[in-house]
Amino acid sequence: MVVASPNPSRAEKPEAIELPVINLSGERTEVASLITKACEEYGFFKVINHGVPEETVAAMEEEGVSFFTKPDVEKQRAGPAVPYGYGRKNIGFNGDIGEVEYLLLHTNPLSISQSSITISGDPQKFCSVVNGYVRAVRGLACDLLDLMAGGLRVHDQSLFSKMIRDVESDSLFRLNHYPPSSFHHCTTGAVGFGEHTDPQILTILRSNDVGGLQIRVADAVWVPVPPDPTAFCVNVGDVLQLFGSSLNQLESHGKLVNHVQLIKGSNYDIGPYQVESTNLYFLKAMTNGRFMSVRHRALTNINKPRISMAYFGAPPLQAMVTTPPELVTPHSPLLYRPFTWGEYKRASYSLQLGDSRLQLFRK
Ligand SMILES: C=C1C[C@]23C[C@@]1(O)CC[C@H]2[C@@]12CC[C@H](O)[C@@](C)(C(=O)O1)[C@H]2[C@@H]3C(=O)O
Ligand SMILES: O=C(O)CCC(=O)C(=O)O
Ligand SMILES: [Fe+2]
Repeated sequence: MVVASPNPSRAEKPEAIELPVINLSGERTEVASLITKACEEYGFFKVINHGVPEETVAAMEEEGVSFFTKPDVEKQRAGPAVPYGYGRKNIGFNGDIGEVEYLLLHTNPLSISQSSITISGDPQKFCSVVNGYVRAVRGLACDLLDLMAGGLRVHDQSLFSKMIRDVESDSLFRLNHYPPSSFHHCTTGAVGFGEHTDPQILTILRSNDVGGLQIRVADAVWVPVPPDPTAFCVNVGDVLQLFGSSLNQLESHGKLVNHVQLIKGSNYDIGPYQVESTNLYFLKAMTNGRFMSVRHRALTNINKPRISMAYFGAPPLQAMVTTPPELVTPHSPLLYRPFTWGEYKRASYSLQLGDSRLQLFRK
């Protein structure tokens, strides 16, 4: 049994999870089925041989480091984040706080160009690096979405990717910087970015070689995802969960906890709390749910600064979001009323980071 604690310094210390690693240079049908499986079973996976040049990633990371090492007054010129721009500690508008500073940008090229003026001493360079990075990761996201549609046997295989290819796509780009810090002088980091799911379709995440990302595999069971300098981490967003949802599947969501296999190990001390007989939590694929938007969070590292870069692929604001008709059957009736991405985004911003949002749209 695991006694939960909201305090990360006292939380359980399960071993790191081995996310599925998908080699994108493999045979296409096989890759599609592996990705579909990973989305069903984990909601998170890693991709290698992804085609995004390392120089593109390195240039983006360099711009990030150079921005975050600027004096406070200069960084503040790019803020406050309402919601775009430079933010520090405050996340969203409803009181969420974390040990993080960030730049949140809309990926519209005009918006990037305007934001660059307050962010960088060389706005043209910053703008071109961000555009280059966004173009590359959007290409990757589109490819993955086409493979997923194929794996789900959706007739129009570009149904999902069309939304983020659209010039009016509401996709975002976020640079997070987690300064080193511990929680009340304990040996683990503090919460940098609190528990949440990503509201969009798909997130393409990359970090420097400092760990901190964790995914929730059961109530209050957090599993670290080790950093990987060769891979991108991909996670399913709420909208993609909805695309693949059906009644049967939804009922099994949240039951994931029943299917977490606890592999027995030695006891260890977590302060006044005790974890009995578990030191490795292994998430196994047993929700019938199709694609899962998994809760995740990021902790700070006690010694080293962590930088992460997230591309959130989203539909245009006015786009209708609904399950493709071929996934709706008498056995899997439509669960959510159709809504626009704009409505969903508004609902997200009216809530806190950790709140569930999809249920507001149940039929
Ligand atoms: C507290 C909030 C911050 C957030 C908007 C929200 O009201 C709830 C969702 C949050 C989130 C999480 C994923 C992304 O980082 C983000 C940009 C998004 O689209 O939804 C953030 C929002 C934010 O930081 O503005
Ligand atoms: O920093 C990370 O690894 C996660 C960040 C994240 O989840 C987000 O920005 O939505
Ligand atoms: Fe996230």
